[in-house]
Amino acid sequence: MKIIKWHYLLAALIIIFDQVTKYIVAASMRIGESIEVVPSFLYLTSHRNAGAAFGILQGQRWFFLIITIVVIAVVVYYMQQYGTLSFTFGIPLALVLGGAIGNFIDRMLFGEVVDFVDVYLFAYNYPIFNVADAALTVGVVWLIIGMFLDERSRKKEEAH
Ligand SMILES: CCC[C@@H]1OC(=O)[C@@H](C)C[C@H](C)CCCCC(=O)CCC[C@@H](CC)/C=C/C=C(\COC)CC[C@@H](O)[C@@H](O)C[C@H](O)CNC1=O
Repeated sequence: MKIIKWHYLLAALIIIFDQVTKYIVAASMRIGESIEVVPSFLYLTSHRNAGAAFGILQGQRWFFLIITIVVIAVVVYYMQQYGTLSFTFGIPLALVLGGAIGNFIDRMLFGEVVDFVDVYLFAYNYPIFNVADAALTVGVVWLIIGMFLDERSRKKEEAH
């Protein structure tokens, strides 16, 4: 199987894992209900967010759907371009693709996103998020670091 297919398989696995976890939380927990996993650090709290990160722009469903379609189109374009070149570069692209589609499905179906990962970083209660958010964030950070390191190694080559 060409490596590009592995990237789409990874994105599909993220979408499935995201949707299954959201379904279990939505089906078995009341909104606001919280289950302690690690005392004063990690809780599973059933939450809904009709906005984007940190609850910004509540209710802007169509705006988010359009932005997400643009995000998906850009990521698929780069996956087709670079995903075949370097397997490692294709992985964060697949993480972003899977995460974007995961939240897109929720917004299409319900106009809001199911969140449940409730983490307390020291005293700060970080916004409740989900598998799709985690994949998006890891993918975005990975791409930023990857491009930075790539740029630096290119400069080193030019220097010699
Ligand atoms: C992860 C991006 C947010 C995600 O974007 C998406 O869906 C994309 C595909 C579509 C958006 C409409 C467009 C991106 C807006 C960019 C943005 O927002 C700046 C983000 C920076 C980022 C650092 C890279 C912070 C991260 C924060 C959080 C995640 O920490 C792990 C907290 C998540 C909780 O507020 C949770 O309630 C959010 C809810 O689940 C809905 N999720 C979204 O809108």
